[in-house]
Amino acid sequence: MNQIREKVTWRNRRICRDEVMKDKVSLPYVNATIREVQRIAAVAAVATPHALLEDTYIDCKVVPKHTVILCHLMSVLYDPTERQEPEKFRPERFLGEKGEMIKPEVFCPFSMGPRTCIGQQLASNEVFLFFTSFLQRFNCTKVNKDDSSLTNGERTGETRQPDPFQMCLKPI
Ligand code: HEM
Repeated sequence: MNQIREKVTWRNRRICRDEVMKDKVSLPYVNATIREVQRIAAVAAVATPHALLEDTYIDCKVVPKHTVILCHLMSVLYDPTERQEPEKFRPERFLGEKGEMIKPEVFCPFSMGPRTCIGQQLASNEVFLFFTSFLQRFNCTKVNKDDSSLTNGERTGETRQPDPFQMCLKPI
């Protein structure tokens, strides 16, 4: 197997990768699962600080020029007025009646507007490639049924990351 892998040229690798990206449109449940992970475990809880260039009205109230604005992305992603039971992991919320992908208006793990994440497309493609390659190669289970390390908690800084946890990965 390793010998076959070594024979794959860089050019062939690129072709394989293009083929895999083509599959993205025909894997709605996988895409919905990735979106739900990005929603429920958003990497950035808060967007980069931005300052107002001029006095701005929000809900009829004036917000003065130079005010620093911090958009709390998690509060949007967990907004109960936008989606039911936001604390539950439910990929189906990103699927339509026929199982097709739907993009809700309010979905902002990469923030929104003119200063939205410039790496969004790259990150989305890389996450898709990693996740699908991973699922094709490993069966992934808890180390034991009662293991609570998966729900330990998180460390929040500039970005969020989970506390260390254990998983059992068996090559397929
Ligand atoms: C899952 C991965 C990623 C997430 C969740 C993410 C999220 C974000 C968020 C929330 C912002 C703040 C936008 C705002 O202030 O309104 C941002 C900005 C930015 N991101 Fe990402 N990002 C990711 C990956 C990447 C990658 C791979 C790159 C580069 C290759 C990148 C480059 C940038 C840059 C340059 C900005 C600043 C944009 C600006 O101020 O105009 N990001 N990102």
